[in-house]
Amino acid sequence: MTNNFDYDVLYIGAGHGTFDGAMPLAAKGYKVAVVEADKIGGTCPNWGCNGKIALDLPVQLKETQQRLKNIIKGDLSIDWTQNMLNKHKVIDGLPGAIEGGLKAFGIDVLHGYGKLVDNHTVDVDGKNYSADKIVLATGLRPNRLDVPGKEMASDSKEFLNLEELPVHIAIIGSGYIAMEFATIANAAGSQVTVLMHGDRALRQFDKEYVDDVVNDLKEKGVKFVENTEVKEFHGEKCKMTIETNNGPIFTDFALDATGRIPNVENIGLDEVGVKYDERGIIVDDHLQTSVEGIYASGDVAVTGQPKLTPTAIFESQYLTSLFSGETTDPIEFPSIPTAVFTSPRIAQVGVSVEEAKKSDEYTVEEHDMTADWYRAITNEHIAKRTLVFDKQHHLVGATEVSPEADSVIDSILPAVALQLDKSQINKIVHLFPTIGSDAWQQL
Ligand SMILES: Cc1cc2nc3c(=O)[nH]c(=O)nc-3n(C[C@H](O)[C@H](O)[C@H](O)COP(=O)(O)OP(=O)(O)OC[C@H]3O[C@@H](n4cnc5c(N)ncnc54)[C@H](O)[C@@H]3O)c2cc1C
Ligand SMILES: NC(=O)c1ccc[n+]([C@@H]2O[C@H](COP(=O)([O-])OP(=O)(O)OC[C@H]3O[C@@H](n4cnc5c(N)ncnc54)[C@H](O)[C@@H]3O)[C@@H](O)[C@H]2O)c1
Repeated sequence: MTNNFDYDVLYIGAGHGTFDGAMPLAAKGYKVAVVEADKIGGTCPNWGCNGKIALDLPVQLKETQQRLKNIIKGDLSIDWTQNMLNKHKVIDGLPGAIEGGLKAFGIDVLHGYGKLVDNHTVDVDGKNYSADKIVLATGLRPNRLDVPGKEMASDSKEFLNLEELPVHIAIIGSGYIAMEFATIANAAGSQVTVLMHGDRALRQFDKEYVDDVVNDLKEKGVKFVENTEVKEFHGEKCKMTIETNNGPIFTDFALDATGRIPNVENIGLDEVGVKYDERGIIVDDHLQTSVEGIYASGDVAVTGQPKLTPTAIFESQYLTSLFSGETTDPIEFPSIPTAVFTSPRIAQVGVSVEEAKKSDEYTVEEHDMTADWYRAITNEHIAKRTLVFDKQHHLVGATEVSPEADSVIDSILPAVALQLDKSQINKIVHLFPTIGSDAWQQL
């Protein structure tokens, strides 16, 4: 701890790239401040993961009912207004709760816009604060297509706050947000058209698994238009035409889901000499930027890791260990798991199926899970798992497509993360009957 500065550590941004590390750091006695220009908690609780998964639960229930409709009779429908109200009930209190948590640890929460002045000073709306170390955790924002009428398109934040469900929704892009929101809107009763830039959705995932999800959405009525270039939006925001190379698309709501870009502008990077590029802020293997004492964490940091909440949490907690002297080691990332919360879901960790099949370093086991008795209960017709082992038969990768893929991959994570051998795996006994116990038995 130092007495020369207002704070030992000052964070710009109050998302997971900050708060999961700032609280334990303050608990160790460090003087900490967090600057936030918008809602405390950042994207994930306010405009991302939490709201999305709240809206998705009724979708999953409807899906399960459809598979068991001879047992659970009747036609279920999703009341969009009530679903949205429930989402608000779940997430609206989160910024206050997180701010309360930060303050309970003695952290100063500075509401305002942070900008670097020098390597120890941050300007917050005209007032300077000094700190021994500064962490830039400013996150990403939605990319917006640069075509005429682009202001008529909406972003993921607007979709997650839609008070009424549009009759028709056009979604531009076929990545995480496009596929998850297509699933939610389709289940709630909207006609959905996905305008794909190329001919492949969810490029980060194995094609065979993605095809299962795309074909399932097609069967449910979602239209996919491949190789589409958007040229212009015209008309009105709630009744527009999207001009494309594949002809006009008439829609009530256009969602621009063409990726997210880093918040690197107007935060003093050039003035102070912090290097960045179109991916974000460049950091070394200790998450330090090109300027000593200034670090970056979460989505805005270029680490080669997927830009996800678990990555942001891991990075902010690593910085806590580094700043408190618990470690001087470079950051060593575990395998970061990821899931696309479609219906069925795709979840993956470690070495992908495509990568494994190209190399003789690995053995690949493919399992058809539809035959499993536990899946028969809910009549799952899409359920496949691939396990990738190294030469010593350690599990190094796993991918599943099924309604419960997220839970399955989560339950076998310790085997990948800790490189457990068979004797160690056998020491862990799961609850029975659960989806995790069956997955563990296969290792
Ligand atoms: C729709 C959607 C769904 C998602 N779903 C998932 C999911 O299911 N699972 C998952 O793992 N990940 C998901 N993500 C990604 C996840 O939300 C991010 O990886 C995570 O929020 C990154 O945290 P962060 O702290 O790095 O950035 P953010 O949470 O974006 O926080 C950055 C904060 O910095 C603030 N800020 C920026 N500039 C300044 C400034 N100059 N001064 C003060 N404050 C500033 C911003 O207002 C923001 O609050 C989703 C993202 C979206 C958009
Ligand atoms: N379940 C999750 O963990 C989850 C969910 C949502 C978002 N996220 C995070 O947020 C990030 C952003 O999500 P996203 O879906 O916006 O990005 P993405 O990178 O997953 O997908 C972007 C899509 O836009 C398309 N695209 C790019 N340029 C285009 C153009 N000019 N015209 C048409 N299409 C174009 C791409 O082909 C791709 O399909 C993700 O990469 C992920 O890090 C995670």
